[in-house]
Amino acid sequence: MRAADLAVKDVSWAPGKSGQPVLHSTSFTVAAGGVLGVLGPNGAGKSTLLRLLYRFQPPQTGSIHVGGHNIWSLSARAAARRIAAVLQEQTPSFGLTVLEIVRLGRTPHRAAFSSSSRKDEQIIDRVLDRLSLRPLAHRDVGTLSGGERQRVMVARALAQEPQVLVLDEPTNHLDIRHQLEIVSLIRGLNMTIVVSLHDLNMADGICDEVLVLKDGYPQGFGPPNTVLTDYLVSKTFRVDAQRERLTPSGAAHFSFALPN
Ligand SMILES: Nc1ncnc2c1ncn2[C@@H]1O[C@H](COP(=O)(O)OP(=O)(O)OP(=O)(O)O)[C@@H](O)[C@H]1O
Repeated sequence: MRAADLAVKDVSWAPGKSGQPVLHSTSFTVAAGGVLGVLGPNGAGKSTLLRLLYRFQPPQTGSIHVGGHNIWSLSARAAARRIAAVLQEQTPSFGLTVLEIVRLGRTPHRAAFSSSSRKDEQIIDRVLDRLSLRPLAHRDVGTLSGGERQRVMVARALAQEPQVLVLDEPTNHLDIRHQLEIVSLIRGLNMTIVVSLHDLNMADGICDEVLVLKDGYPQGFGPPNTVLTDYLVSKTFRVDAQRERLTPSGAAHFSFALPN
């Protein structure tokens, strides 16, 4: 499936009917194939927003459309063909091999009780190669390192061939080389991506747009070089932040200090 646009309008969420909202009314759009970074301090509401996007829980207010379809008007199976997620600290099913976990990504595309088709196996092969997982294909996931497991969960989501891919801190656990590989993968996918990140330099490098949250309230939305000002970053993260441009790459580099 090709990438689709994502339209999020006035979504909010609170635990329980009478609970205080942990995400207040938030709206944004991501063009098909665009990369949106969701940024903010611990407890800002990033994972809460992402849970709404991958249809884990419905918003208390507002709506989410993928390619013009309200995600709650689709069946769970149809939604899973459009949206995949890679979550923080996701526990894969121990006892299954890497190949079996990645194969699970094809489930929403198969008729009930049917086995893998030739096309499914070709897609799985490509994904294993792309994530350098071929040598681990027959290992029990329970025996993998944290970083290897993280790559398996990315592979399973890619095998799902979604239009929108939601990633919650995907570079956790990864060494520098594998972080760079995931970043380059994210940039090269023909999918609409929503990714929560703690590394502002990485966000500046890979995101077309960023959404900054604090205490459940949106603080800014737009291209990183206009949103991530020293003032906004300092206020949001309660630090003294300063952004420089590295030469010759022009990449952003933030430095931080505790305020006096
Ligand atoms: N089911 C829930 N019940 C009660 N509070 C919740 C629930 N889910 C989230 N919260 C609260 O909502 C706030 C936002 O949590 P969330 O996990 O979305 O933050 P986050 O920005 O992803 O944080 P982090 O960077 O630490 O992962 C937190 O205070 C959290 O305790």
